[in-house]
Amino acid sequence: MTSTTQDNSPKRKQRIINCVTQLPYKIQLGDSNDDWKISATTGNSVLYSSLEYLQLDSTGYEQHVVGWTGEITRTERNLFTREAKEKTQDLDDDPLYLTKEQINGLTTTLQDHMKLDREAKTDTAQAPAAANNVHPVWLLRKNQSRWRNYAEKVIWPTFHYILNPSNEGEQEKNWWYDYVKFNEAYAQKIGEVYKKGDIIWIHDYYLLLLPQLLRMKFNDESIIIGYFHHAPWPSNEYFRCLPRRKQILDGLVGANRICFQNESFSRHFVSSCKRLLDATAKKSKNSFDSDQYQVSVYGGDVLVDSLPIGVNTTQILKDAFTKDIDSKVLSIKQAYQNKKIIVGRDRLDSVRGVVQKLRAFETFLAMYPEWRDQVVLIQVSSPTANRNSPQTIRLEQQVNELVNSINSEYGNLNFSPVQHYYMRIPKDVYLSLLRVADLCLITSVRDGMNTTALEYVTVKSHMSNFLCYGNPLILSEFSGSSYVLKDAIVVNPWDSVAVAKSINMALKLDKEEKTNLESKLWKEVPTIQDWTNKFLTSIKEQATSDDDVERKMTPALNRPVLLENYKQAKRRLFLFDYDGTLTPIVKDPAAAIPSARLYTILQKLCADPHNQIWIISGRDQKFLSQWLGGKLPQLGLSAEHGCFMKDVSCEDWVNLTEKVDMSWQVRVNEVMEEFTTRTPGSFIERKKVALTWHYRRTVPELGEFHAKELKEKLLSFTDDFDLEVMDGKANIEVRPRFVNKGEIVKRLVWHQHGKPQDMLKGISEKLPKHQMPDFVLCLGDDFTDEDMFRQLNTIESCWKEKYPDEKNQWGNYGFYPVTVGSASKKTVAKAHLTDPQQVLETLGLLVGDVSLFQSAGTVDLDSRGHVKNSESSLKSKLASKAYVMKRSASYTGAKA
Ligand SMILES: O=P(O)(O)OC[C@H]1O[C@H](O[C@H]2O[C@H](CO)[C@@H](O)[C@H](O)[C@H]2O)[C@H](O)[C@@H](O)[C@@H]1O
Ligand SMILES: [Mg+2]
Repeated sequence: MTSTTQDNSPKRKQRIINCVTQLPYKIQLGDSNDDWKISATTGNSVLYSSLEYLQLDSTGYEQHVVGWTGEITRTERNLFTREAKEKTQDLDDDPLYLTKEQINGLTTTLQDHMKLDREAKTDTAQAPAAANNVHPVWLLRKNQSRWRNYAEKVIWPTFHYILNPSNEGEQEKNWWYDYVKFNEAYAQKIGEVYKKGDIIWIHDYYLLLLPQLLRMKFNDESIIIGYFHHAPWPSNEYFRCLPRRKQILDGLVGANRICFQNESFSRHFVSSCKRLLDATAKKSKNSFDSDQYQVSVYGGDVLVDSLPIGVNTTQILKDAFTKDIDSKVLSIKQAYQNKKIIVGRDRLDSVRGVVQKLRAFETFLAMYPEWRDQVVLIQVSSPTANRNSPQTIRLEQQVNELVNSINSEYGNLNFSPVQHYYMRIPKDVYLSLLRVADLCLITSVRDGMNTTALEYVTVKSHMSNFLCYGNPLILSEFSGSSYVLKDAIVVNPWDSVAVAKSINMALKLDKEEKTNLESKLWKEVPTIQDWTNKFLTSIKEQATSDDDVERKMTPALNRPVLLENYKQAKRRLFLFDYDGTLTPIVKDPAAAIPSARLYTILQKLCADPHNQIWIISGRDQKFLSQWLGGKLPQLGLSAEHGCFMKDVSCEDWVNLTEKVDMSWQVRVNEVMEEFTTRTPGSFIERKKVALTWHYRRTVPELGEFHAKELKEKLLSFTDDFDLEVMDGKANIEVRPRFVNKGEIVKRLVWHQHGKPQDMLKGISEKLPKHQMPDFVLCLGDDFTDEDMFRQLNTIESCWKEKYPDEKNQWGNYGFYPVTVGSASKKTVAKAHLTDPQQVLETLGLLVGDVSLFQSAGTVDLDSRGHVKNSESSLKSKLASKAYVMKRSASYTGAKA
């Protein structure tokens, strides 16, 4: 029915929760923690300009920014006094204890800054910016840079093809735990901000686990999560070297859309998913005409594509052509009169190619003597955060040696051909250099997107007073920008001779040739506004189109809650499917035997007298007895989807189908044999009751096609025998309808916990609640396991009516029906785990074999990054109190 009333309510803006590694501000505390200074941070300027753009009302979005505060430092330290030096030594140990009031005060100041920035950028008077739209993530533990270690020392090098021998030693394990906590802290903060319908946009490799954590946190199937990867994504040969490769991919595939700077990075990512997660991918073109993949992983879909980031061209042109910069340009020109100026600006790390640039410049001067004394290379190298690492120190030495050698070989007393500045330069100086350059030289050996290239082309597009319009750009083919700036002079930075030749050619271009080049290049520069809009529009479209196909997302299992519930429960029941749940699916059913790790975990679970563990499988008795019951008699077993049962700590099997007519087996077997002959690679598994036709080893298309046909044929007569035909994992199974895994579950839950089963007796629903399990973890991967989940859901509804006052502290009865597969898999389970590996990690967590931080789960952290209520959190609270008292005492002392 359509409504005739007009909706006059103001249209609600689409809310975006933008998650960045660090807020665009730097916080410095003075001597007292109530005295702080907030300034803009350097770096990441392109992403920050996207945040600024989204602050504008005209975009139609309401943006909320979630980000870490970055390391909070103290302002007053003067490094030159002895006293100050001593103070600096324990800077790392400075605890920076902030009270709740101080944190609130700082948050308000940060929010005011964002508002002011927005107002400064808005020409016309517009509606006020969303109140409180900056949400800092506070992580104030000692050595604040700990949160960066895993991202910067393990992920970053691997993504840039620098292989550090990663040994998973103690130190690296701690980095990983911190990395997990960093992501957890974001999930927690987003939990405070998120409203249904919000789009969550996550940026870059510090937050690779966040998408999956959010799925775990929000029981909201409509949650929309987009991820943009700003750095390069390596080929699988490099990526697979990361010991945590699987956890990383698992974390990321929680997003609806994963986007990269270019097609080669998205292709690498898809290839990693295929090889490491056994994913499949369908390739097509997206609306911007670049490759797009529908990646099916753990039975669900993720969209993967690319969209190169841009720059704020309007702002750059506005900033670069001011009177102040005119005069700066003039003075640089005067300093290098009659000389061609080549400009380079890079961070000094091993991938920006400063060494390659200097070598190429040296070769250029050697090959073209006519240019000596006619060309200067102004190279600005900004220090990285890891300035004291041995690699950076070695690099600095190498660069200094090259600069000295070029200058002594080709310079003289009045002139040095290389002017190297190892420093951060202010924006106006940077823009002056771009303007003054006759040529810009970018020789990075790997980067995601080199924004200097985009900014240079932007500046050169303007008709300046200094006749630098259209001056050329030499760009490394390994830079992400070369995928966008297709008309730049593209070079291989490792080939010094070729780069030298290109420099010579570029410097000789006449005005017309330069103008020609620039007119093409300028059009190739993406703008930040366009990039932001395209990303958000396409993720919105994706969400709406998914709505049409009825998207239902199952949240990831909240493992910390499970652990807590497990610890408190006294009557625990475990209901495990076997294939695809406790062990990965493999080609040959006979090869899917339990791993040593699984045995250890099952042994530990069985050793606890509060636990009853059942394996409820489609496998036959022989297999289950040989590989499970024979080794661990404490296990309860159910074979052939509920046809047979063997009680806990008992040897005898009971046949629940004893009285059933089995004449159907001949007929089913005949049909299956016919299909086996027609389908090379297929075979029949004949169990006591059930028959299974396997087609995993056939040509996939043929196997699938014949499976469909076989199913139809079987269905045409199985009703007469009251049989069920089931579509399993690359198999078709037939068994009597009246037995199923759900029936077994019913029998096990409605039962006095720990007492032997009378298998042939019916169940009693009259048992008092306190005799039945208070914790039920039910895991399964397949269609047949849905019967177990459905049964648990039914019992739960029944208990709600029968025992409304006997819920646990989480407001339920401790039932965990969990499917093994992706979040988007169709299921009646309440949560999901991605695969058998995650199942073992989860069970390992319960028996104390796995630390909570080995893989991400939802953990409550305090504002310092300690697990809430943990020993370290309590210690830290006490220390904080002592610190505040000490400070106020010394402050009053100083005053007196
Ligand atoms: O209920 P389950 O414990 O999950 O058993 C279901 C069926 O699993 C086995 O087949 C499946 O796993 C094989 C080994 O990984 C794989 O090769 C096959 O393609 C899968 O269908 C088993 O062979 C069947 O008897 C079970 O019914
Ligand atoms: Mg299974």
